[in-house]
Amino acid sequence: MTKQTHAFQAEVKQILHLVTHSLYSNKEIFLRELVSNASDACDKLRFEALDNAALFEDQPNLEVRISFDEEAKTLTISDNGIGMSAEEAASHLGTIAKSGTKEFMAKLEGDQKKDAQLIGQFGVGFYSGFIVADRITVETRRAGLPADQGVRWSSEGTGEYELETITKAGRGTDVILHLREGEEEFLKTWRVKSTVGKYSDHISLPILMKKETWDAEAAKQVVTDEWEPVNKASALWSRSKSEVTQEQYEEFYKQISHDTEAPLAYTHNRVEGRSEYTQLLYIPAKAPFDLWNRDKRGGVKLYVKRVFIMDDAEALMPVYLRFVKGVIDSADLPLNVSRELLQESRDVRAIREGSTKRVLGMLESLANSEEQADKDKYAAFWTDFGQVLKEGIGEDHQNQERLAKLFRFASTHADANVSLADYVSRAKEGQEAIYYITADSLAAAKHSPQLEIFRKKGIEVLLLVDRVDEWMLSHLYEFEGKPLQSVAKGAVDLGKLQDEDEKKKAEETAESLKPLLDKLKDALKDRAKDVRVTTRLVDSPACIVVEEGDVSGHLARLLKQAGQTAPVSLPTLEINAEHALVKKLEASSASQSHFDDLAQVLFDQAVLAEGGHLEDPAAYVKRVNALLLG
Ligand SMILES: Nc1ncnc2c1ncn2[C@@H]1O[C@H](COP(=O)(O)OP(=O)(O)OP(=O)(O)O)[C@@H](O)[C@H]1O
Repeated sequence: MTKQTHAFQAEVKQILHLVTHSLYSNKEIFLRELVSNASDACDKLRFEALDNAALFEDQPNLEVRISFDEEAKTLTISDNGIGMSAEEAASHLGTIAKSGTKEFMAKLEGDQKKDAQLIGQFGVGFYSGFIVADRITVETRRAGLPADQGVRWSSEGTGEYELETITKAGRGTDVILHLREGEEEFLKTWRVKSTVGKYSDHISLPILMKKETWDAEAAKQVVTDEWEPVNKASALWSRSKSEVTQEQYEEFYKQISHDTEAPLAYTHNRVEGRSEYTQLLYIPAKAPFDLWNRDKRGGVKLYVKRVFIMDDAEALMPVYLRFVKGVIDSADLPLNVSRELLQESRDVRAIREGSTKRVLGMLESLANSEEQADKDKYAAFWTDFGQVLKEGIGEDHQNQERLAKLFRFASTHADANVSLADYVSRAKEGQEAIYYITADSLAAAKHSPQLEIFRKKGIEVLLLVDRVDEWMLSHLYEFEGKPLQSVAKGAVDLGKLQDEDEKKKAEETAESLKPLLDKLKDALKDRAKDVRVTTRLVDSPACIVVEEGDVSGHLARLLKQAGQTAPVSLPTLEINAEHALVKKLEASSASQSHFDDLAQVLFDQAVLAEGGHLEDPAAYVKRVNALLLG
């Protein structure tokens, strides 16, 4: 192939622009990205060579070499890994084939700091070379292809790249950075060495650089022809805990997660017994932009005896812990394990269970810590990841109880951070249930008329306003022996909390109001299953409740939004016998049609107060106007 010029995919151009402009303040990360690509390429070769040892050619030792040429102002990162064919070079370096690209582009805001964080998460890898280079030349040959099928890819990182066929004796890839004016610091051994030490020490392959010695005659350091390793070359997770500093753990996290921030917590263990494996698991400090995508694969890499097997091995973590990043290195799995096989393996099941317990343990130690800093960390975690953790209640029966203890809610006593244990510990004497209300927003929940009696009696009610809450409630029925009970379902039964006098009075009122209730039932027969007197209201004239076991108004709305039809069941209208409006209604000698209007307005208002939508808002407005004028 003679030299051909190609245009970058539109997204690449945009990303290139962003990378070079927004990541400059942390420019040395390009070295981490390129060394990581080189190491990945070697991992891939090792993996493919399991079935085809000939791919090693005459070079079985996998390594990364970094060199520079002061005259030419180039810095070169070479590996003898898998390499790329011409098609691969064009598709891997000229397009962004990842599925998240669209989402990613949609998230960009033009705010450099935020965008830089996003880019980090997304992992632009290779393109980060353009932060310091005004041209990158990649010379590569796919392992297994003959020497004359090498490829040279070259670009200035603007709109185009060039491709041509070359002869390349060794397999693998050389990434040659033509440094920009002012970036000469990367032509110094100490600078490159210290950056590699900082970011890439854990890489399990040797990273080699030419040795420097002191030339007394010239009175300066000179580069020799001898190569020496500049990293420890032992996989970080395989070292013992005492050998790894917190900084190294954090760097490793940043490397595998593309996060720019340190993790919230991590756990590193060697598990022995029936199944033998090492786990190094991290909880990020911030949610990634695609946290909500349940199809997104997990963030845990699988190694078998330090040989990289696959990224994002979802079978190693339950879906609700998809935000966990890290490495699991198994001593038992076969090297040629496939994703399908993983799903069925008993060893993997044991690893998943063990790792889940570790992650929950990490969260518990933050949540239950006496230290304020840990508590704050947990609160921050909950804000970002709480909704995802709630998915676990239905997914992971084994850990239901542990999960429920980790949940935090808003309540009528505090706007956030109320655990079920807190709730139970301050429950009123004689209180047999954990009361909650679901609503579309905190404001709607707080102002719901259904809460009035609970407020009056000082009984705490959990305010559940996350979309997953209704779903969570279909799996979480009780906590420490106390059932969870909706305040908007069924007749209010405060059990021992309600005194006998109140009960008696309510029954008497119901009796005396019977004619009114019958009239209301008749007027609302198409809309309400029943009309009854309630003790749950204090300030409001009426409210809507559904029967125990029926779909709540809130859930019906969620289902509708999701395009599903909720089973229709008419709600019950409850009225407050003490309220002036109800009294007026009772005393009114209005005509039948006027009474019907009043009844409809009462019902509509109860629907609105509950956060519901009126089926015929115009009719409501018309009736209210008529009443205002009347
Ligand atoms: N040294 C290399 N040898 C072989 N292939 C490479 C090399 N560097 C990059 N590639 C190929 O180019 C692709 C794009 O690289 P890039 O660094 O942009 O993203 P990535 O490595 O896939 O993603 P991430 O940086 O998020 O891990 C890689 O997936 C790989 O296929």
